[in-house]
Amino acid sequence: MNSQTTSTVPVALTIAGSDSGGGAGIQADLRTFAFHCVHGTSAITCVTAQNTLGVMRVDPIPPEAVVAQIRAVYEDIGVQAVKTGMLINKEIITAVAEQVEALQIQNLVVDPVMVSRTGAQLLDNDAVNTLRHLLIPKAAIVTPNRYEAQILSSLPINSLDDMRAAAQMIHRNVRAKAVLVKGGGMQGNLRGVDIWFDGHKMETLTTKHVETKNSHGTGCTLSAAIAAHLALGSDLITAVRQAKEYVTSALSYALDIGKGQGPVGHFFPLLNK
Ligand SMILES: Nc1ncnc2c1ncn2[C@@H]1O[C@H](COP(=O)(O)OP(=O)(O)OP(=O)(O)O)[C@@H](O)[C@H]1O
Ligand SMILES: Cc1ncc(COP(=O)(O)O)c(N)n1
Repeated sequence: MNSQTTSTVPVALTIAGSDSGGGAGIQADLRTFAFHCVHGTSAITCVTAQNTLGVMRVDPIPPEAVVAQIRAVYEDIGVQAVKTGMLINKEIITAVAEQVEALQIQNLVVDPVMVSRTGAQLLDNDAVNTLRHLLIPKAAIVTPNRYEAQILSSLPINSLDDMRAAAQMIHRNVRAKAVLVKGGGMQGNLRGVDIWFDGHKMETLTTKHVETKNSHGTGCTLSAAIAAHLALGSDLITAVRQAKEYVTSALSYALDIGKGQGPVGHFFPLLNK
């Protein structure tokens, strides 16, 4: 068989934690990149022992090792878009922010991961301000869930209007260029509704609500899909819309594996055949 090589494939980088259960983190990100025909590269920030029931252990990677992974990818392969996920501590956030500056990373999607769906702390308490001051202002977009948006805006969120106020606050006070406040942690039908604000336009992005307990990894999948679409050339709001459609499909084909909250599924094209 003749081999076919391609030198023009878009490349995305995920800077995130490893999830041994394969539902979130690096594993979800690389699957999402692959689904979009984007070559996925990675810089692992920590190793979690994790499954559908919870997070049993977290081992951070030394910041120098995170930097070495980023530089190895950049200096040889080149990258069109980057996403960050679980960054765990202020030393790693500082090191990543320095690389964003040094490498002039533009298409940066920051998912400000703080707590897992199962309630485990994924970011040190003293690291929130580092994330707020050093990394979020450098991002093209930040994608907080309800809990993270409350922390970043210091506002309670119980309604759509609260989500809008938080998005405005995060834009103004945290100097995020664009904000997507995600509704997965809200009640009822609001779980499929996200708020977009870029300082000019406030938009309510709605997809159908999917009823499932298996939603582990939705946030990781969404931010990875935004990065994938940016790498493919979409503008930011289009990338967000496309990514949201992808997450809705992934939720519709979520995997009922393990004894707890299973992961969103990425096999829908195969299952549809
Ligand atoms: N039940 C649902 N039906 C439809 N869309 C949903 C549902 N739950 C979450 N979403 C969508 O999934 C995306 C991720 O939102 P969510 O608020 O769950 O993020 P997250 O808490 O960071 O996710 P996770 O921590 O599980 O990775 C958003 O676009 C949100 O609207
Ligand atoms: C390595 C890693 N990154 C991110 C999450 C958040 O995802 P979720 O809120 O679905 O648990 C996680 N649990 N583990």
